[in-house]
Amino acid sequence: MGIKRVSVIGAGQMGSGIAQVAAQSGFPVVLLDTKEEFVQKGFNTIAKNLDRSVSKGRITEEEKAEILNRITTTTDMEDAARDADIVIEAVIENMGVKTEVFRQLDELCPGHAILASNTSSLPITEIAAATKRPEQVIGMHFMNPVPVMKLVEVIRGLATSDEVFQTVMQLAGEMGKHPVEVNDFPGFVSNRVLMPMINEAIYAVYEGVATPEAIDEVMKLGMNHPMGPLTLADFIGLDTCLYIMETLYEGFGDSKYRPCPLLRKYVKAGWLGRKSGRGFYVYE
Ligand SMILES: CC(=O)CC(=O)SCCNC(=O)CCNC(=O)[C@H](O)C(C)(C)COP(=O)(O)OP(=O)(O)OC[C@H]1O[C@@H](n2cnc3c(N)ncnc32)[C@H](O)[C@@H]1OP(=O)(O)O
Ligand SMILES: NC(=O)C1=CN([C@@H]2O[C@H](COP(=O)(O)OP(=O)(O)OC[C@H]3O[C@@H](n4cnc5c(N)ncnc54)[C@H](OP(=O)(O)O)[C@@H]3O)[C@@H](O)[C@H]2O)C=CC1
Repeated sequence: MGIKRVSVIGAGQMGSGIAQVAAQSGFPVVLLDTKEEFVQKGFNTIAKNLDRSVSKGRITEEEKAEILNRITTTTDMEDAARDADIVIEAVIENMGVKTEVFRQLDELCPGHAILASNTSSLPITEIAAATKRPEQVIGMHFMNPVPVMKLVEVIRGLATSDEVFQTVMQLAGEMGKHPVEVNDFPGFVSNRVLMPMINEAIYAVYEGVATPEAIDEVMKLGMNHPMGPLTLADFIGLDTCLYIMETLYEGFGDSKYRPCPLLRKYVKAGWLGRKSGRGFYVYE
């Protein structure tokens, strides 16, 4: 089955990035969030990214307008569901919220539509069980920032059909990404490896081993990471980092994945990183 129309649920940093890349790849896109102001914020981020591409001479003003014209914004789930061949969900990393979105999509989407989740750690099989079409549910895990990063982890749930898997692998390629198949285990591969490193860096702050600046410098200059782990944690969102650590901790039942108490404290304080203006660093 070929994909012609894409819908994206959640217009935060990931949803807006996914919508941008899909529209740049020629797909008509419907982008949904719960409130008009959130969906506008996502749309404005896309417009700003495209402005940068125009100023760098990568696309023309006309091409920018065409890409933006392919994106329809809405707060009504029926608009997002009605004509979709695939819906890519990118709401917060919370099983209850995600399963409710999937339950609604299952009711409203055409029978052939694929329901994909951009979850960074939650079991696809459990998300799929909230629907009556588990064979058409799959994980499509993009990396942040979506317009830049090449990887998409593609995760089959227990019931995902081969046809749906092949369609999503092909779609990732059409969106200019490099898909890699991984199995449905907590955190998949990316966050099973990345997030314990970030959590450990937070422990190093918590235990006074070094300042956030020093820890980031060690990992940037010593290991050639493009961003230090605390800058990266702020960039990902500390709430998302905590949700992922909790999923690893609960999913494996292994104390080595316990979230650092300092991470919990920051999230409780509303210090969510770049998106809230403060995390390990302060942003304008
Ligand atoms: C949590 C999960 O579930 C999984 C995840 O996503 S984990 C996070 C994975 N991502 C990472 O690890 C990112 C690590 N950081 C990096 O790779 C780099 O710092 C970076 C690509 C983000 C920025 O690179 P940089 O060289 O420091 O900055 P800069 O020169 O300004 O940007 C490089 C390019 O990225 C673009 N870019 C940077 N940030 C961007 C953003 N937020 N949105 C869109 N484009 C962006 C820039 O426009 C620039 O584009 P061109 O090459 O076309 O000019
Ligand atoms: N941040 C990252 O680096 C990465 C994140 N991910 C995953 O992507 C998903 C989204 O993360 P991210 O974009 O960073 O998070 P954000 O907080 O930036 O965005 C989430 C968006 O979803 C909206 N939302 C919440 N509930 C609903 C709902 N029921 N229906 C529609 N929209 C809703 C939120 O609106 P409101 O403000 O109203 O809550 C918000 O705009 C998560 O599953 C995360 O794990 C995957 C890869 C990388």
